[in-house]
Amino acid sequence: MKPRAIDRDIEPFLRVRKLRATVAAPGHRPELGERELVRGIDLDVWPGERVALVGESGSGKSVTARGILQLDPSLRLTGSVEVARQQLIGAAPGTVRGIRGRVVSMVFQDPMTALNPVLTVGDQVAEPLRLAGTSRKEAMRQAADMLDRLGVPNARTRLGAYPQEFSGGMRQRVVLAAALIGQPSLLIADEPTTALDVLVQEQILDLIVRQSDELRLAVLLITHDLGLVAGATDRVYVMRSGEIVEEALVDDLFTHPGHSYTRALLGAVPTLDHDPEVPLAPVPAAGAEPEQCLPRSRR
Ligand SMILES: Nc1ncnc2c1ncn2[C@@H]1O[C@H](COP(=O)(O)OP(=O)(O)OP(=O)(O)O)[C@@H](O)[C@H]1O
Repeated sequence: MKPRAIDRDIEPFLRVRKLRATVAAPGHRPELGERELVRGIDLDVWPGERVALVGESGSGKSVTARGILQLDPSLRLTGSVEVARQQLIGAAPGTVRGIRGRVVSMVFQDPMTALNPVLTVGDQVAEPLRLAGTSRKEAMRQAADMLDRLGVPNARTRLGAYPQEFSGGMRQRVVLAAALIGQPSLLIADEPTTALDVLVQEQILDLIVRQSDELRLAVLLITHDLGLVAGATDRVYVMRSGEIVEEALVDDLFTHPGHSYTRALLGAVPTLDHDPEVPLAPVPAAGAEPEQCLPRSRR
């Protein structure tokens, strides 16, 4: 695929520097010290760019995402997170609330837990607009348009339905509609397709890509599945044990992976010609093999 033109000479929209996230030791035992979940990472997303943050389960991807938007009060955050040059670490809670859902939206893995079972789909999609002062009638009109745009059939008549009346894939469309209706500049999508079956996974990922192209929406796609990354994103960060071990344009990562961990992750991605009788290469545990990242010129 031809690389998309992303202007990286301008300021990134999201600029994360030395972000560190720690939690107190379990059981209120301060003598055990803190546990470091994210260890001083740097990460940029430019306007309109689609960036993947990949790594195996437990590597710290979701903590990073929740840290960027300060969604987990148990995390102690240090470092810098700038959104459109506005510093969020140490900012007043109102500043971060003003960014969430409006400037930066987030969708999560499980669409059911993201939706409130006692509120109608229409009310939930329209909520960001209602909070911003839009009349109910206008907010509902825009909610129907957004659901329609995201491929929910008979969107107008289904505004009064409840989430449990929708299939998993349709629920994730509803969650996306609620995330996009406030016209954010950045969508953080944390494993948005993991809970869905394979066909629906593709549809949801296609939708995210299409909305990103049409609305010039930047996307930070968080996934453990490198197989999702190739056609959908421009650049990739590889995360392991709370650290970024590699960053590359997507094509370079697949053709010349620099870090032994990235190569192991790539080895674990099934290909079309993969013989199902042959087991995929396991990803080694952290510390199990020498860490090495070859200089790009030597790959
Ligand atoms: N609030 C928290 N308190 C204590 N530990 C946490 C907290 N949130 C996450 N962790 C731990 O931090 C580590 C990283 O978790 P994280 O959810 O970021 O992983 P991940 O890379 O997103 O993997 P997955 O895809 O499985 O969610 C895990 O060991 C997790 O148990």
